Amino acid sequence: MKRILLLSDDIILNRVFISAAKSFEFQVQAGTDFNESLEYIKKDFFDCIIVSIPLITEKCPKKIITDILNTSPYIRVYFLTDQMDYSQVITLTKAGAEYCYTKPFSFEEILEHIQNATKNISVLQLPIQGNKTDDYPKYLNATSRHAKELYKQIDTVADTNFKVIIHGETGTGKESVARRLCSGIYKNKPFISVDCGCLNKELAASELFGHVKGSFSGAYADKKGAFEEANGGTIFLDEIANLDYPVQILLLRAIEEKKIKKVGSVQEIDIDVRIIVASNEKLSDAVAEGRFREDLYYRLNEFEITTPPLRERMDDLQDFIDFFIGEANIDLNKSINGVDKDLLELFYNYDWPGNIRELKNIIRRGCLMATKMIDLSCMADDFSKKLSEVKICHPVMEKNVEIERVHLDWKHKSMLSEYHEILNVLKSVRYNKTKAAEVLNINRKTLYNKLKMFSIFDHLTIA
Ligand SMILES: Nc1ncnc2c1ncn2[C@@H]1O[C@H](COP(=O)(O)OP(=O)(O)OP(=O)(O)O)[C@@H](O)[C@H]1O
Repeated sequence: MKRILLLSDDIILNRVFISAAKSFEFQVQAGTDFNESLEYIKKDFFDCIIVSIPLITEKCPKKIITDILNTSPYIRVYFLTDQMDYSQVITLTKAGAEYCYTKPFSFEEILEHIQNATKNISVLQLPIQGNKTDDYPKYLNATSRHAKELYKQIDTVADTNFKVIIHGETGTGKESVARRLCSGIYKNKPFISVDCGCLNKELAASELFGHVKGSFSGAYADKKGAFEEANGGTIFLDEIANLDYPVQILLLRAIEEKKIKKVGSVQEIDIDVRIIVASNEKLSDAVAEGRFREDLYYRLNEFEITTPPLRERMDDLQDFIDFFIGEANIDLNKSINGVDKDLLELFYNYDWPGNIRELKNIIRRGCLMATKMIDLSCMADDFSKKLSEVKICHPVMEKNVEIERVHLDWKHKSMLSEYHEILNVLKSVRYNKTKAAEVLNINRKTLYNKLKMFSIFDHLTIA
């Protein structure tokens, strides 16, 4: 059950909120004193904190966020307020607030919104110093537009026996996608992963289809191949373009006839295996260059999924960082809090050619070297050198925000959502306005009008 800390001195509001939260399966603790609430979040896990602004009039909301995040770096901070102008919203969002709800509130809508935002891995659940090892999820459910599109495709085909080609750069999570495809009817069935890039040319057929004793020198006993091992479940053929032509023919036959023969045997074995393949390069290119059989390609291509490179889904960067820190904290029995702002800025501007794998390795090493926060000194020399060449075009924090005050009430909440959406898309495309307009499916002029209306670029030094 997710946990919310509600910080408000309005007892009626607290009561109504707590009662509304029950039907959303949230556990709510209410606090009326700011300092006391900091103690709560220091000692206990909360998924998010909701701060009612009138409560703490003497404190500036930005300072509230800083105090909260310094105490519990991964908590999600929400605000309830009578009214707020865009400059405040921008300042608070940039300072780390998830969202600002303005009066009049609908608690149901707020709770639904928070439920959606926290249904994926909550950073607050990231274990520190080795607790909850078994509960820690294997994969992050990311939330960017690209990630959602990816999960939609996975869901479409997961519960079918369609053959799937997964295409994407190295380290973008192709194997993770293949494993996710094995939910539904394939859950609890065998999942056999074969890296065709590492298959010894001579032994590839034996690895895939097995062999009988004496079929070649070194075949001292009968051996089951990957297809037989995977029978009833899924075989995942990674880097399939590396398979030799003769083995491609055997694979084609296995797919067409649903039968295999072990090397050195004439006996046919029935197989019922769902096939998922992955490739760093477009298989159609390998076909065009004559390295991959066209007939095999068409047999395999019942559904195609592309895993996006990390640089195109920078919205997910922070969540991946938190996720990998949580993972490393368990493995290394440490309590690393996060990545410091200067390094984070470099991370946001780096291209990540090795994608999620590269990030994971960098964070893991960072956690090993760091005492509290990961900073530049925790990076290996070769990676620091790469970072030194990074051109900063995406500042992580804004400077001073001076924007015309606009009164916001509840009917403006859709504008707030729009503001957040535009900002997220801009981040994911590294502030390239042409790309942002494409992703948002609006023309450049409309985007410019919206940027102007929300004063988005006034506080960012973007080329
Ligand atoms: N959603 C995710 N959550 C957590 N870790 C992930 C996620 N996606 C990928 N990873 C991690 O990133 C690393 C690379 O993922 P994976 O091996 O699936 O990529 P790949 O595209 O198959 O790589 P390659 O092309 O080199 O075979 C793995 O350590 C994996 O655990």
